[in-house]
Amino acid sequence: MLVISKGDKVYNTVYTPGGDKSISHRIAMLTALSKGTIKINNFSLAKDCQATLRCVENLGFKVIRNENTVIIKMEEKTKKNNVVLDCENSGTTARLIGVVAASLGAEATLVGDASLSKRPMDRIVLPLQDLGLDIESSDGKLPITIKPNRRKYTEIFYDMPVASAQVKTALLFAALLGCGKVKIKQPAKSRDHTEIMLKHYGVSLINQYPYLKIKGPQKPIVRGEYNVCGDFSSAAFMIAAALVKGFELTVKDVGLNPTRTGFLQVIKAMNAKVEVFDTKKWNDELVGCIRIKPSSLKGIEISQDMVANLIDELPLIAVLAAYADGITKVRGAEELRVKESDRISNTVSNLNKLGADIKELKDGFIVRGKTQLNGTVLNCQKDHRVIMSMSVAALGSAGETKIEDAKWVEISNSEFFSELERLIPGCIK
Ligand SMILES: O=C(O)C1=C[C@@H](OP(=O)(O)O)[C@@H](O)[C@H](O)C1
Ligand SMILES: C=C(OP(=O)(O)O)C(=O)O
Repeated sequence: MLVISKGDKVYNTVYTPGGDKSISHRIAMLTALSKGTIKINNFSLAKDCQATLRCVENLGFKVIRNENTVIIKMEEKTKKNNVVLDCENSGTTARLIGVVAASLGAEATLVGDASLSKRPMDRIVLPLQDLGLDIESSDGKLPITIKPNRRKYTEIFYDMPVASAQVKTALLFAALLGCGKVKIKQPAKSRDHTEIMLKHYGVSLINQYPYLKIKGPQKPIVRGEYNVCGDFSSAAFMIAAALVKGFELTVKDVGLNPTRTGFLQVIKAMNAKVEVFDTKKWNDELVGCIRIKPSSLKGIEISQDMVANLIDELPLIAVLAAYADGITKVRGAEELRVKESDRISNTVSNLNKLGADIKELKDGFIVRGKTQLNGTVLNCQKDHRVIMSMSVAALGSAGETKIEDAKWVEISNSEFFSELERLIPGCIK
């Protein structure tokens, strides 16, 4: 149990987030898929990414860790039979590692924790079967089994039913192994770290939104060093904390890939004073600094076309909406129901407990802002994003908020509470 309150009025003003989670997963898996060797700087310490590293290790790669520096190289012999890959709580690991196992000719079983075992896996299993991989799921969920005996690879055209970067990545990775063409139609733009990374390592693909075309087989040449930029999603929680508490914050060396920064567009539309500066590229990913100034927020409407670029920040938008003037409405976000928890009902019920005026919609929520929030005891169903969102809500609430399952923030940011306490001394007990 962790106790959060408003804290003192002395603020620190600079935050440098840890390595990006999505990029850390991808560079580790692409290295394994291409049987390359890499030194990764600023690899994410998130538990999800550590789960990916353990899976890569279980497939027979040597992984040398020194804090957030990681070296991955292929062993003489990769493991091939009865490999169990524990994806723990990580959807990204579960949806991508099967293709890595297949690329190594391994026979593998993918398992996960209670939350991951409830999440939909047919979204990757079905198109990967169409591409010729021998992959089966148990009723559309984990466990997933991969067998080395591939059917003949074929060409596919996949009209994606959901705007998922995980599904897109699994298909792009699988295409590299095959001899057919993969053409994907995306219903909305989702994060494009995979496309950027593949091009960075010499893979040719055609990206003409909504279409994405790639021809296999192709072998990315992964070698040298890779610098992972700061995690924008982790930064978003600190930005929201600064907006709730009304202090100036500078975020340094954070990923600014436009397919990730929908949250910035939304808070700007909510009236937040946002400045982006010192932009540069790291391994072809846009990186820079963000300055946030104290601002009076107002409510806005968020429609389906904006959802994919701020999917992990939507519970946090609900919190900011509770501190904004007027009404905020989010629609077209039913994907939130199949994350680590049902993030719509989890966010709505916890914010209601704090005294916010928020109603659940089938595909989102509606918030009437500026009600008085009062600290209470919360349980966030072990969902890191909801725990961090409620912690931000607690920073403006009267009294103390107790979060029973606070330790689950480790899934994406093990330093979340120590960094929050550093920025707002006295806010954590
Ligand atoms: O590809 C990725 O790294 C991710 C994609 C998103 O999931 P979906 O692909 O299911 O939308 C996101 O919610 C998740 O946190 C990370
Ligand atoms: C949904 C998330 O991750 P994943 O799908 O990888 O579990 C997240 O980090 O919010």
